[in-house]
Order: sequence, then C-alpha cells, then structure tokens
Amino acid sequence: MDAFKLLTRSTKLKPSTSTTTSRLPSAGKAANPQLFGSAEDIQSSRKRKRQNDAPDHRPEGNDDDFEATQRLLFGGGHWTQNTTSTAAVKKSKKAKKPKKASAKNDDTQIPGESDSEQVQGETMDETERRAILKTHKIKVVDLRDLEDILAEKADDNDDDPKSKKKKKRKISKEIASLSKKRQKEARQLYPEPLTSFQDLRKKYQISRKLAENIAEQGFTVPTEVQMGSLPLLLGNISTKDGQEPDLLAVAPTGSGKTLAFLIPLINKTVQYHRENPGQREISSIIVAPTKELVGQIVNEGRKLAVGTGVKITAMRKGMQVVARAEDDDVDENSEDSASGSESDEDEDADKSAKSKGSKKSDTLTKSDILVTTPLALVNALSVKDKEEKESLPSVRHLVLDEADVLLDPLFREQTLAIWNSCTNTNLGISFWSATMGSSIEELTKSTLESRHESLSAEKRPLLRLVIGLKDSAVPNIQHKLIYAATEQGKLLGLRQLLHPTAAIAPNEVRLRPPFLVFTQTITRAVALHSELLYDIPIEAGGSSRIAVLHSDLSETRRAEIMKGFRKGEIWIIITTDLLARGVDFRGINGVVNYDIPTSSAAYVHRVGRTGRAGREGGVAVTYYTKEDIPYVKSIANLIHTSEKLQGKEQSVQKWLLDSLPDLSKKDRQDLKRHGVKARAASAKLKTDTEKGGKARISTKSGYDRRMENKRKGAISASRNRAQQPSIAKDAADSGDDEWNGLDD
Ligand SMILES: Nc1ncnc2c1ncn2[C@@H]1O[C@H](COP(=O)(O)OP(=O)(O)OP(=O)(O)O)[C@@H](O)[C@H]1O
Repeated sequence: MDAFKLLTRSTKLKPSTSTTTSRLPSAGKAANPQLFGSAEDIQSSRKRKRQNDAPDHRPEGNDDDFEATQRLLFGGGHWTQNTTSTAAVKKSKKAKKPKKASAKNDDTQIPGESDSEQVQGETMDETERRAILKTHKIKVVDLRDLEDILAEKADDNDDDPKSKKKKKRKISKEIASLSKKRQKEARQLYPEPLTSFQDLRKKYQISRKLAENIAEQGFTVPTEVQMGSLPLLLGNISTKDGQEPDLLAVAPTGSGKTLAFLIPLINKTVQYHRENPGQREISSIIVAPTKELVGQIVNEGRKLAVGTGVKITAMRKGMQVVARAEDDDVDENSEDSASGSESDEDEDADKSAKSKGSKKSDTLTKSDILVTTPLALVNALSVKDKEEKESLPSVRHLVLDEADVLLDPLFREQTLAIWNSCTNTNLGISFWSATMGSSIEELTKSTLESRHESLSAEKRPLLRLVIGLKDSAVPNIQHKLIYAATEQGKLLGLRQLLHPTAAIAPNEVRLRPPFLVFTQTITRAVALHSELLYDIPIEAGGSSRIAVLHSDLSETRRAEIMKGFRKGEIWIIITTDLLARGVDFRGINGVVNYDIPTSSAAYVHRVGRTGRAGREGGVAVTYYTKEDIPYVKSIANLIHTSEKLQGKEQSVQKWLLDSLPDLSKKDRQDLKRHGVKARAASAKLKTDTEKGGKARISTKSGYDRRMENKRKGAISASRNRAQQPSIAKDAADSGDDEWNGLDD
C-alpha cells in the first residue's frame, strides 16, 4: 500500500510530480553505502599506483618547511610504514608474525580462500594509502603531545637516557620552528584502509563465522568509517604485544559506526574464548544513551555473532553484573534498567544471576558483551548507602556510542562512573558519534591521564578518526528551512506536507511517509499527535498510522511503536529528541523539525535519521517561527555549508544568513538546556491566540476534530467512488511499488 497515494487520494497531482518516487530512500536499497567515493575509485587508484613509479607525497606549500618536517619526523626524509600509530609501529617491530588460524578453531578456511590469501592479502604502500584515504575523506590524527609522538619515533633504537634527553630538547626546538600547518601534518597518520570486507579474513584473520555473518547480512563494501577504523581496531589482534589505540571516531550519521565497533568486539571475544575455553565474563561494555538504541545495538550484534558463541546482552532490570554480599536482595526497583531489545531472543535474562558464593569480582551475567544505558549500569554497580561503585575488572573494552552526549553534563557523571569502574589496566576505549566537540577531546585526554596515574593504566596512543567534514550533516539529504511565522503557520505547513493540494514546483519539498516529526517537549509531541490523529483517512488506516513516542511511555509501548514503524504499520512517529540519535530506520523518507533543534549537533543527529547508508532522496524540513529567529542561525549555517560542499543550489540565501543574529555562548548553552523558552514544558504551551492554558497545538476540541474527520471521510469516500478510473490511472503512471514497511 502506498501511504502517499492514500493521503493524497482526492488530489489530482500532475504525473510529472510523481517522478521523484524512485529517488526516495524507502523506494529501494542503497547502491553504494560509501559517501565519498566508491569501490571503483579504489580499484582505479590501485591501478594508477602500479603505473606510478615515482611518487611525490609533497603537500602544497613551502618546500623548506616541508623538508624540515620530513627531517624531523623521519630522519632520513622517507615516510615510515605508518600503519596504525607510532607506538603500534614500534611494538610491531618486536611482535611475532601473525599466527595462522588454527585448523581446530572456528577459523577453518572458507571455500575459495587459498591458504596464502587467508593470512597475507596485498599490502599497500604510502602513496596508495594516502590516495584512498583522501578520496574517501578519511583523516587519522594522533592526539598525543607532538613532543611525545616525535620523541617516541626518535627513541626507536636508542636506550641511552642521556641521548634520549638530548634528542627531546632538540625535538622541542624543532617543533617550535615549525608552522602550525606543519605541526598538524606531523600528527597525521596514513594507516592502511580496509577496502573490502574480504580483507577482514585475509589481512586481519577475523573469525570465519563472523566473516560469513557479515557477508550474509549483505554487507559487501565497507563504509568510510569501517575502512578507517577496522584496521586500527583489528590490526594487532594476532599479536599479543601489539598495542591497540584508544579511538575517537567522528563519522556522519548512518555511516555504519555500529558495525565498526561491533566487529572488533565480537572478534576479540571469539579470540578470548579460543584462548580460554569454557570461560565467559563481561569483557566488553557498550554504552548508549537510550533504551531504543541499546535494543538496536543488541539486535545488530546478535546477527553478527550467530554461531560464534559470543553472547550479547541488553542490561535489564535486576540483572547482576558483579557478585556481592548484599545481592541477596537484588533491587528489583532500580530505576531505568534497560532492555529495549526488539529482539525476541532476549534470552539472556541472567538466570545465573542468583547464583551465590562466587568470588567478589566474579561477573554473574552470562554474557560477553553488555549493552546498556548509563543509568542502568550505574544502578547495577551501586553499593547500598555508599558513593563508590563496584568495579568491573574483567572489562577490557569500553565503547561509548553517541559519546558526545554521554559525556555531556546530562550523562557525564554516570558515564565517568562506568569508565572508572572498568579498572582493568589494559582497558581499551573508543568513542563514536557524528558530532564531537573539542571539549570532549579534552575531557577524554584528562581522564585517560588520571587513569594512567591512579591505576597505572597502560598508556595507549589516542587517535582521532574523522570522516568528511566534522560535525556536519550527512551529505546526501535535501534541507528545507521554512519560515512559518507562527505556531499556526507550522501546523498549516505540516498539514500541507501531509496532504499536498496542488502539483508542486520542481524545487519544492514533498515528503512521503514514513517520516519522523520532532518536537521540543513531550507535552508538545502529545499535543501535536492529538491534533494530527484524525488527519489520516480511515481507509488508509486512520489514527493507527500515526504514533507518539517519548520517554514517559512504558518500555513495552515504546518497543511496540518502534516495531510498528519498522513493519510499516505506523507511518509517522511524532517524538522528542529521544529518537534523534542512533536509531536506524533504514528507508525513512524524511524528518520534520516541527520545533527547531536546540543545537547544530542536535540538527545533525535529527536529520541524520534519513539518508542512511548512502541512501539518496531523504528530506529534512525545519520550520521556524518568529520566536525562533534568535536561535536559527547555526542551523542555517549548517545547511548552507552542507549545500555548498555538495555544489548544490543554495536554499538558505546569503542575505538571510547575514541578517540572522548570532547567539552568545551563554545563550547557546541556555538554549541547549531549556530549549526555546516560549515553548518550554513549564510554559504550558498555548495556542497562537493564547486562548487555552492547555498544551495543545490546536484551537479545536477533540470532539470537533473527530466529527470533522468523519465528515471528511464520508465525502472523500463518495468522491473516490466517482473517481475510481482516474485514480487507477494515476497509480499506473507513477509506477510506485507497494510500500511494505522498513527493512529491519
Ligand atoms: N558496509 C555497509 N554496507 C551497507 N550498509 C551498511 C554497512 N554498514 C552499515 N550499514 C547499514 O547502515 C545503516 C546505518 O548504520 P548505523 O546505524 O551503524 O549508523 P551510525 O553511523 O551508527 O549512525 P548514527 O550516527 O545515526 O548512529 C544500518 O542500517 C546498517 O545496517
């Protein structure tokens, strides 16, 4: 059933207006999940490389400066085989050759895979790595002090402390003589990117079953964030003394970050099981800000882990992650324990949790990878009447998904408490998001430093991986910033989107279900939902097609709505920022910011619910009123930059950008915390005419709207009967496929 046809059933749109159908994200599978290049680019770059015998890596700019950087960085002026980080390079010199997969373990050869292919694969030289990284806009930077980075390189073959000191002094002097640009270049790394998922077996010897599962999921080409991060996180898996970096990964929404952190975690767990038969302990924790996202990560992980023996569990109410004396009375009422899993196989409810008598540090949950919201785990780690938290020494990998929000003041305390509970001195941590402010980097560095001091934790290199332009919107969507003047104007605008009454001009927006509508508060989401509830014709499913989802609903109801939307039973979800981050509905056609987002990062995440995995055709509509004018500049700027980068026609005019006011830092923080004051929850939203005190985005009573809807339904039904032949013709002209919901 085509939702759009039903919504516009009484409108005769010109056939030409239907031509956008094939470009809709929900109309088909994305051909290429990569945003900045293609597999063919890689092939041709490899070909070019083979023909090019005299590479010149010189960046543009001052030659002398370049020579100085070269001398300083590489002594003899040649590029190192800079595969991961300087430390990794150093260690790998001592490291043993990668072990071949044992015939007894899970890693038996896969059909068609020769022995030599399995362990070697073709390695790339510097030129090739640089070319591919550049094409795909992949940047890797070492975030440690430049002095440390360079000193480490210089120390490589020198153990004499005197000459070490001398070298360090020399390095400091030379760094001071370098321009900012050269200093930046000195931090840059050119690790070998992953150009094909087959290389996961050939070059990184990942578990055979895991490789099969990746292929079975239909993933053939790695996305940019996978190309850049997987070699860093898998690179040293086969060498015990190889050092893996901590990683800050910033990549566009919908670019496959989940897979990028799940693959290494699952593979390391397989490795651990192989080396420690019969042992299961929580070795990895993934923290995500919402239950919806937790459920989604668990589902994704379980699909990848089929047959590997790796258990992935969503943190649930009453679940025990550590054994302790007071657990005789498990706190069943602990607030906000998350399951959120939409999977039926949430069988990991820890039956063994009640087992007693094991050592204090034993983990009781029969799981390898625990996925949790911050509060759920903090509650489980809390010690009665005490500030301190239980520790989780078995955890060797911590992943913070949507890290910037997890380290934002809202969740910071809880997230840091979890991080501090992971007392393993060999803990590896990675941070993932589409947006990452510099304050997060600073916080990360200082926390790592204090862990190093207090726990004598191992110092790993801290790398930053950025895909594309940092903190920008995903490049493959169309933005529309619309001035609606008043609240009433927004409602009219949204109704117009739902029921277009005339043929639209070529550059005008059309938004077909399924889509998401974001409001600032729960009250407003509920109000908008009750206003639009009767807008969907009864014969199209009526009010069941539109749902409101927010954190005041029960977990079960939230999960039902998510499921209904994925199955195509629900066409429109009205929600708050609860669904702004991470959740992946593969083919949604668009996003409506009914209320403006309260920061440019929030805009990036909200609109990033469409245009996922490289899908074209997603639309992001943002309405603003006169109350929003002081706050809208950062969004307008973001849209402007995005369109400029894509070489698209500018939809935000320069005069508008110039005339919108700038926001002070304090006002920006205030907006982020409280939203636009005029419509904050405490202000009890009133209508434009300020008639009622009720938080409703309407001037009509529910009864009036129901009556009107019935009347409309009866009129349109009789019209439909009269127009049957022409509707059938329209449908045939548009060539639309049936809309059967979203891929799971
Ligand atoms: N290599 C790939 N090829 C095709 N599709 C992929 C690939 N990797 C991931 N995907 C799909 O892309 C979609 C988005 O992935 P994911 O949810 O991990 O994005 P994300 O980067 O975490 O986005 P967000 O920042 O919004 O959380 C998912 O449906 C996922 O299955």
